Amino acid sequence: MALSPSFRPEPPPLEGRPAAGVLLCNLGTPDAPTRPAVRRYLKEFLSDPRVVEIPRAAWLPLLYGVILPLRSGASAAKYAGIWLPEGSPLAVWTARQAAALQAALTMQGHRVLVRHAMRYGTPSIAAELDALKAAGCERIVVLSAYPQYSGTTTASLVDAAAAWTGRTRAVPELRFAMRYHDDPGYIESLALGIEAQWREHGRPEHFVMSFHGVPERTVRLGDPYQSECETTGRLLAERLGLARGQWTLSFQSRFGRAKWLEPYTEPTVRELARRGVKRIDVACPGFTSDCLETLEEIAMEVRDAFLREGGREFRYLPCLNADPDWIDALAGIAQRQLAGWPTR
Ligand SMILES: C=CC1=C(C)c2cc3[nH]c(cc4nc(cc5[nH]c(cc1n2)c(C)c5CCC(=O)O)C(CCC(=O)O)=C4C)c(C)c3C=C
Ligand SMILES: [Fe+2]
Ligand SMILES: [Fe+2]
Repeated sequence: MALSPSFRPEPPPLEGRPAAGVLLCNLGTPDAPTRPAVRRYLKEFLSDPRVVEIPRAAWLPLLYGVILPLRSGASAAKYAGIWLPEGSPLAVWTARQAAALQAALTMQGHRVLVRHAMRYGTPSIAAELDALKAAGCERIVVLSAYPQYSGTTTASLVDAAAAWTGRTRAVPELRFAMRYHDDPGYIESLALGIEAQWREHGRPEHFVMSFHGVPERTVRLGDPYQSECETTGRLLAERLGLARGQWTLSFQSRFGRAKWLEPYTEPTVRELARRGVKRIDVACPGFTSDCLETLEEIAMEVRDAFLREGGREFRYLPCLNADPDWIDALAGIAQRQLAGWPTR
């Protein structure tokens, strides 16, 4: 995996007090690809009532008695297969995005301090809000790493920030950048990355866009997530000039026995192979950083499923990561929230 984005000049270091802070917030990931580290991570993640909407009395015995004992070791083995020398891909990319965003906003003349945080694990949202405040930020933009809003992810970031304000005396002015599923810069940076791959390797017979799933019930109860994924998918397909029969949108990473959003990614690619499609490309536009769900589930498990069913060529197209076009788009998304604040 190429870790270095193309060269950009270093901005001058921020002098004096920052006029505002930007906190790029992602999901979180274990600190190590080991059973105890994954258990700690899963325990925090799966104890969040935003993530698992089952009454606590029924869920917690299942979590502690079955899920954590069984899943921690199995997931640790999967993490071990994608771990980078610098750490978990999600952590590495999120840190690089924050550093690149700092450079982009500074080059554009904003006196802002950019840091990153994780909803679960480290660095925590509370610790990073404390750090921004300690650096003198009286205004902070909390920037979600999820382009599509879901109560299970985005709202949980807001909860974590609200828990911090609940124990903070002098609360800074806060703004949230929390939905940008149709942002033109986001769609364009996705399209440019995919077109670069197609210039090098040719176009596939069929293009699959796989988004992380959520329980169907979540959407029935009013979560706009599915509709936002569908809008992203349609805008990206249009931008790529794909006709309706040339692409499919699907949902991955189902957890537990309940019905999640359909179609599921793995059966979708198996069905494509059974129908005689020999080459597919799969991208995961809802994940802004590569992580376990893209590098292991899609690029390994789903790939194997397609090839086993008779497919010949499977190409996983990497996430936006620290791509310079994406960093520019992210800077635009942050700037919309900074607007009106004296940051220059
Ligand atoms: C239990 C229910 C889960 C819901 C609901 C859910 C929603 C959701 N998740 C992401 C993004 C990511 N999820 C990742 C890993 C992951 N997700 C779940 C479960 C739910 N996710 C689990 C148990 C795990 C851990 C891995 C495993 O044991 O399978 C990741 C990758 C993290 C990493 O360390 O690399 C991401 C990113 C979204 C966007 C979303 C709803 C929209
Ligand atoms: Fe997830
Ligand atoms: Fe998964």
